[in-house]
This record gives sequence, C-alpha cells and structure tokens, in this order.
Amino acid sequence: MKIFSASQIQDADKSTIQKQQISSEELMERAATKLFEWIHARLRGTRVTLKLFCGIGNNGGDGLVLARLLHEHGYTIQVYVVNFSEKRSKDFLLNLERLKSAKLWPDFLNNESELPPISPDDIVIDAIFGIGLNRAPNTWVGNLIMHINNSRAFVLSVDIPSGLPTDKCPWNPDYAIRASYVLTFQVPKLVFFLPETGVFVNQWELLDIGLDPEYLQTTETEFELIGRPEVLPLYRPRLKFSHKGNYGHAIIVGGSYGKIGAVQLASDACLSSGSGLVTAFVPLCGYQAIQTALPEVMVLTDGGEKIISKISFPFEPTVVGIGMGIGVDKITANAFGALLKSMEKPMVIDADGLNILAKHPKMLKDIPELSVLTPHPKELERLVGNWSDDFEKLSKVKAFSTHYNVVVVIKGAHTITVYKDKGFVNTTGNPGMATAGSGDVLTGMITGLMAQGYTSLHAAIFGVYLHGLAGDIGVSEMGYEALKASTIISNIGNAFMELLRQPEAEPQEEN
Ligand SMILES: NC(=O)C1=CN([C@@H]2O[C@H](COP(=O)(O)OP(=O)(O)OC[C@H]3O[C@@H](n4cnc5c(N)ncnc54)[C@H](OP(=O)(O)O)[C@@H]3O)[C@@H](O)[C@H]2O)[C@@H](O)CC1
Ligand SMILES: Nc1ncnc2c1ncn2[C@@H]1O[C@H](COP(=O)(O)OP(=O)(O)O)[C@@H](O)[C@H]1O
Ligand SMILES: [K+]
Repeated sequence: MKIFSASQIQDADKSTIQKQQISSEELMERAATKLFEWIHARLRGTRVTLKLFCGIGNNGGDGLVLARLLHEHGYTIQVYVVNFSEKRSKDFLLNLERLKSAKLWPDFLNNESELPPISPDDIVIDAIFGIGLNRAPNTWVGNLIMHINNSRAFVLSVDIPSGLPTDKCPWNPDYAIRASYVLTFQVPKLVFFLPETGVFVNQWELLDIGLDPEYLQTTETEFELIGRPEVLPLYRPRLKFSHKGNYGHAIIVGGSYGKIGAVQLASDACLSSGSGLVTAFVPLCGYQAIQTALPEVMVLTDGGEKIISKISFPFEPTVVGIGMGIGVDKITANAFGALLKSMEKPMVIDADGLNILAKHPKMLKDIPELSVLTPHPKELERLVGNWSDDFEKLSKVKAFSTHYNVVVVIKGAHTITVYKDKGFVNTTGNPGMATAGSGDVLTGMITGLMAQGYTSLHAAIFGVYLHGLAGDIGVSEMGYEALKASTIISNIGNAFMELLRQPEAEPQEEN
C-alpha cells in the first residue's frame, strides 16, 4: 500500500472533487460519516461523554460534522472549538452553522480560556489539526494538547494526532496528541511508522472515503507499506522436478571465540528459508559446535583458532552472508576487505561486517553492487554518521543506497528497506523480537532467499516480512519475554504457510 505525502493527499482530494463532481463539503460529510459509523458500531449508544475538540480548518470541520451525527443519534457530547486562528475554512463555517441550527452551541476556546475538565471516563475526539498543520502550535494550544494527554481519557484522533505533522517530526513533542487510536483517511501516513513519531500513534485504522482511485493508483510515492498483498506476489514457488542445486548454495561467514552461536542461528535460518545447501565458514573454534548442532549444514574453517583470518572458498557460492559475530580485529578486517574485492555477486552484510566498513570507509567502494546491508540503528549511525531526526536518517540512507547501489535494511519496530529513492515499510514483528540473535536470523533468511534466486531487493522485503511474521507466530504461542531468536527460526515454516494460506471462503448467504 502506498504511503502518500500531505501534498499528494491534498491533490487526491482535488482530483476526487473534480472527477466525482462533488463539493468539498460533500467529501467532508462522507469522511465524517465514516468516522461516525466506526464509532457508532462500537459504542452502540453507550452512555459515555464524548468531548470533541475541533480546530477551525477542515480537520475541525470533520469534527463538527461528527458532532452533529453523534447528537442526532442521541450521544452525550460536548463540542469545543479550538480557535487558534481567524482563518476559518469555508466548510468549517458551513458546518458550524449547521451545528447551531441543530441547537448545539460549542464552547469557543482561546488563549484566555480555562482548560476544560476532562475525566478519564470521557472519550476525547481530537480534531484540532489535521494534515494542514504547517508550524508549531502556539503555547495555549500546546497546553490544551498536554491537558488532553494528561487526562487519561481514551483519545481518538481524526486523520492524524493533532500537533504531529504528516511529513516531518513535531517541532515540540509535548505539543502533539498521543492518540489511543487514529482513524486516518484513505491512506497511511509515514509518521505512524518511524521511531520518533510512531509513539504518538498507539493504534491506527484506515477509513476508505473513496478518494479518486485513478490518482491513487497512478501516483508514485516515496514509501510503500509492506503487508501480505505486497509480499505474496514476490514468492517464488518450488517446482516439482527441482533438486537442491536449483535453490543455491549459501555461505554464512562469521563467528569468533564465544560468538559462534551467531553463525549457527544465521545458517539455520538460511536453510529454513529454503536455501538448497548451506555452508558455515567459521574459525576453528566453531567447527565442532556447528557440526554438532546443525547436521544439515556443512562447515569450512580458515585455520585461525579464535578469529577469521583468511576467507576463501573451494567452490563458488551463490551468495555470501557475512558479519555476525565476526569481530573487528585488524586481521579479520583485512580478510573481509580482500573478500569484498574478490566478490562480484551481491552479498548480505550484517553486524561486525558493517562495523568493519564503518572503521575502514575505503572498503565501501568494494561492496558488490546490489548487496544487502542490514544495520540496526547504532550500526547505521557508524556507517552514515548521526542524524538530527528520523527524516534526516531516511534521506541519508537514500543517498548512501544510491551512491553505492546497495539495499539498506534499517532494522527496528517497523523495519524500512531502502533502495535508492524508495523505502518499503514493514508491518510484521513485535517487541518480543528485541532479543539477542534475532538480527542474525534475519541475515540468514535474506541470504537464504537470495540463494534461491530472489533479487536482493525482493529478498530483503520478503525476508523482513517473513522474519516479523515468524516472530508474531512465536509470540502468539509463548508471549513476548520468552521469545528467543531460535523460536523465530522454528516458526519460519509456519510463516511461509501463513503467507500462502488461502483466505477462508466468505460464508454463502442462504436463500
Ligand atoms: N483528502 C482528505 O483526506 C480529506 C481531508 N479532510 C480533512 O481535512 C484535513 C485537512 O484540513 P486543512 O487543510 O484545512 O488543515 P487543518 O489540519 O485542519 O489545519 C487548518 C489550518 O490551520 C493553519 N495552521 C497550520 N498549522 C497551524 C498552527 N500550528 N497554528 C495555527 N494555525 C495553523 C493552516 O492554515 P494557514 O494559517 O497556514 O493558512 C491550516 O490550513 C484533513 O486532515 C482531514 O481531517 C476531510 O474533510 C475530507 C477529505
Ligand atoms: N520492538 C520491535 N518490534 C519489531 N521488531 C523488532 C523490535 N525490536 C527488534 N526487532 C527486530 O529484531 C531484529 C534485531 O536485530 P539486531 O538488533 O541486529 O539483533 P542481534 O544483533 O541481537 O541479532 C531486527 O530484525 C529488528 O527489526
Ligand atoms: K487530528
């Protein structure tokens, strides 16, 4: 699903009004009716007070229409107009008149008003600012926002939490609503998924308001949200008369004394993702452990006892995944650098492989094109330098990816795979996966997919999704705390099956 910018959504709005020959006021009525239906389906007339805070633009206008509909259906409501500007929108004014005709008189709040009482039992509807927010809210509006945040009431935001801009970080994080739930119109917003801005959105849901489908389909976006519909077409089915040679021979290079487990996890994950053959390449101290733990995996050693000192293979691997637990010793770094020079096929580089690159930036130019780099935030910072906020991070990664022609997987709660100017935002995974070795598993999985012929970009997008799904299945069985990296591996098969599961047939209506 595409993630549109605020200005693209405004264009979609215009295009809808033009093509569907409706007025902006009708579009507002449509949007607010969707909001009302969502709320009404859940509250079903429950006696609870809804406090609607409405700005003076179209987000506020949505709030006023919603207030009218709730009132018509007998809900107890209190409407506040947050009068932050004289420039009231046309459709806001129209709906203010309609509200007054229905004998509903909002309270008008300004910089001299007292903060209205909000009880933890109230439901707050936040319609102060929408995607039109273009500067920091001023102090009194900020104080009102903090008052709502401190109220412990359930806060339902219309379109986007007020104070959170659509395409940047908030100017003042205290002046942004921390929404319990966001009902967002038509398309998800990028800020819902970034570590600094996602914290304002506990849960979100899309409301389809029928924006022009042609505009939505034909407009290119910088970011895409990756769910099952996006991943399923990437799947490469196995053929009946195939043999293991058709699915590649992956080599996982890594490990050092005390960190052989990382290679074990990555090799196991690589095999469990479908690589035809997997060889682990480790220092001597890892030989016995891997041979014992993973009978299906072959093992090569380089003669170094505790660290890797020279990397060479007696055959040409389909793909190399490298870096987990390998250390940053100078000898290992030299071996790594020599391997980069000799490799032409795309590789997967993780962990200390990335740290070596950060310490020896001259090596960057030797990374084979279309390689996949899988940094966690700290490794990324070492690689591209620090950033002022999440948006600067994304533009730095895009520039890095374009310069070196590599795929960069920014790991996190919503892992973002970046290739050149485009970012793919993952939707699977959970905090149970914040556990030792889960990144090694991901590296193994992406390597295993590339071994089978997935392109680098597809392997990264598919692997990240499947890794998160395996983690989600694991958590559903044992909860967050007990989930270990090896649980993710044992659920890779279940994740494939869940992905490929036929949707259940809709029940037939009886005549
Ligand atoms: N296509 C869709 O999805 C549909 C969208 N709809 C709804 O419209 C919403 C967008 O409405 P909107 O454009 O009127 O902007 P909104 O957010 O209400 O702000 C109002 C104005 O405030 C101003 N302003 C900005 N920052 C400020 C600040 N810090 N302090 C003070 N003032 C500030 C700024 O005007 P300025 O003063 O800069 O001229 C801005 O224009 C959208 O979120 C959705 O709810 C639906 O109705 C129908 C379909
Ligand atoms: N809160 C979270 N929600 C979803 N996924 C997470 C979360 N925390 C971590 N992960 C995932 O777990 C993995 C952790 O990788 P990494 O930090 O490299 O771990 P390690 O170095 O221990 O292998 C990444 O794929 C990341 O996306
Ligand atoms: K809002």
